[in-house]
Amino acid sequence: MAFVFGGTSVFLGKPVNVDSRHAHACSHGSGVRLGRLRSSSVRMVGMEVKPDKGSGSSAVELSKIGLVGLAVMGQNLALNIAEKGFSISVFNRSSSKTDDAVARAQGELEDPALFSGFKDMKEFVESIERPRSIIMLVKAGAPVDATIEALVPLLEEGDMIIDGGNEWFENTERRSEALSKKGIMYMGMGVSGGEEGARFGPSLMPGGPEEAWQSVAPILKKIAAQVDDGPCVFHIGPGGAGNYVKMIHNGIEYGDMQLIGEAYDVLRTIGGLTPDQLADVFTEWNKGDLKSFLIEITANIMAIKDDVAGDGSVLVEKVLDKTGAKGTGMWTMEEAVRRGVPSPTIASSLDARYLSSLKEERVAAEEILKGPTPAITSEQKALVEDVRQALYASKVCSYAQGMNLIKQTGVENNWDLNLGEIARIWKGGCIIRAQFLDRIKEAYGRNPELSSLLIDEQFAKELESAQEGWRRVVSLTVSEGITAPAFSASLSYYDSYRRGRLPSSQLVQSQRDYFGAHTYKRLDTDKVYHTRWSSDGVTEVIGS
Ligand SMILES: NC(=O)C1=CN([C@@H]2O[C@H](COP(=O)(O)OP(=O)(O)OC[C@H]3O[C@@H](n4cnc5c(N)ncnc54)[C@H](OP(=O)(O)O)[C@@H]3O)[C@@H](O)[C@H]2O)C=CC1
Ligand SMILES: O=C(CO)[C@H](O)[C@H](O)COP(=O)(O)O
Repeated sequence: MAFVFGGTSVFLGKPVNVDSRHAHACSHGSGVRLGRLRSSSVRMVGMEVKPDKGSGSSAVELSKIGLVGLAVMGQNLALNIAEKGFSISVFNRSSSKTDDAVARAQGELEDPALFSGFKDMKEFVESIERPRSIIMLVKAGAPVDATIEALVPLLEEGDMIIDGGNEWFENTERRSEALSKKGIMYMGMGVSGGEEGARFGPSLMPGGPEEAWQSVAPILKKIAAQVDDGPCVFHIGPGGAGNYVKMIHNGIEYGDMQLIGEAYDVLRTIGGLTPDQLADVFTEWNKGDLKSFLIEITANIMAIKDDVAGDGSVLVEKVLDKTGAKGTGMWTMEEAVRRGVPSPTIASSLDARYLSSLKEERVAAEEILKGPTPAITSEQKALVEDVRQALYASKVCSYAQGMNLIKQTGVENNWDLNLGEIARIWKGGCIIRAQFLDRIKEAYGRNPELSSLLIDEQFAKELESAQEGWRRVVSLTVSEGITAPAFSASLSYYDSYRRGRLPSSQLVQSQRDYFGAHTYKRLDTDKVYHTRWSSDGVTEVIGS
């Protein structure tokens, strides 16, 4: 059963053949609706389509692309695609979401005929131009496997599936390998920007075969957010590279959110700023180096009143202090641990979410564990500037960690990643979009092999000038007993990285050799040693 949306566009069963992927690509590029034959009959939303006996013409119009999964992301991305002039067929496991999507298309699109909803997967698949490109936006994991399982028997060689969800990159690689044996191409494409980004222009991080990218690039470039230096999309790399970069984007997102949360806590608890003052501070910060989507929405959040209690207080003060997490932050840390890439800002942001979830324990512990009661400062203005510096410097550390993790994995997996270009496509559309990303792009432009953003000449200067305020904020939070784990983890990261010699590491390596004969090297030679620390203290050369 096919349901179509308004106007003159109908789907009447058998698809018109558009045989080569080349033709497909060209049609994407021009936005011309190749293979769509117009019916003369007008159809109503949700009306069952029957063969058009009267017109005499083969009234078949095929969609440029298909999309499965019409929850928040899928529905909005599908509308975005149609709005950019590409005809789209959509399908969802539960048909009510298809109805919702079709209704929205009717209300929101200038040409609703470009949007066709289906309640039967076979008809959905048959409504798409060959070779078919189908985007999936369903829950990651088993639902993706289930969707692929349902789609594959209906697909043909040369067709392509693009998973737009937040998927574990190795799942994408596994699926890609399995599907390539059937001649079906598979891409894992990170999509960021939430509901609004999907609808009006997300940042897109597609990974997979070059040929697959080429065939959908014209559509993706049109639907992505547009910034001063182009659309927020490029081919990230092969295999699961797109999912990987999206996962790190989310790890960085965790860091940004936690750092802003800590700035809020310090300014509120030690600075004594009112919500109105906080809104002004975040608004002001959004005009400078910190200009970003997350700072902007924070300023807005400060201004929203609690309309449930209706007592004039701000809503954020009433929100339960438990932060959820869907998994990408955890995956980022699993990867950081697996690859041995220090990422303490992101780790502390994840820990902060886990600690927040221990609400009942924290409330009980508050009665038992004593510490300082924070005093409100009389130096409010100076504190605001110090916190701004702490936030900026910590943010640089957080991005350095995320970019290093991407770099390391790219090298280990031979992905040949372009870090500057990755920073560029995060400038618009996504949750971490920020002016600051231009600086990261420039840093990698100056040196694509940069071992850390921290030592880029521009960032090094900025960190130097921010560090006094940064240190004051961390000291203050320690002495006042309020928590700023991401500020302080970032500062330790900075201080460890800038110390050519770490005495604690000298001792820990000595301890390892003491109890486990794990050997050590010396500062003054390149040989490998073991010392009988517990007996006669005699040292042997083990190797070189
Ligand atoms: N929400 C956001 O802001 C963002 C989400 N993402 C990612 O995009 C993807 C989609 O996210 P979102 O739109 O929030 O939707 P959800 O992650 O909530 O997923 C809902 C969709 O998955 C389908 N689904 C669930 N289980 C199954 C199953 N077993 N078989 C087939 N389909 C199933 C649902 O179908 P049904 O309606 O029938 O239940 C529905 O279409 C996810 O991977 C998410 O992580 C990425 C960026 C931002
Ligand atoms: O991908 C996203 C934004 O980029 C999603 O909103 C994701 O759900 C955010 O992660 P979490 O739910 O763990 O905070």
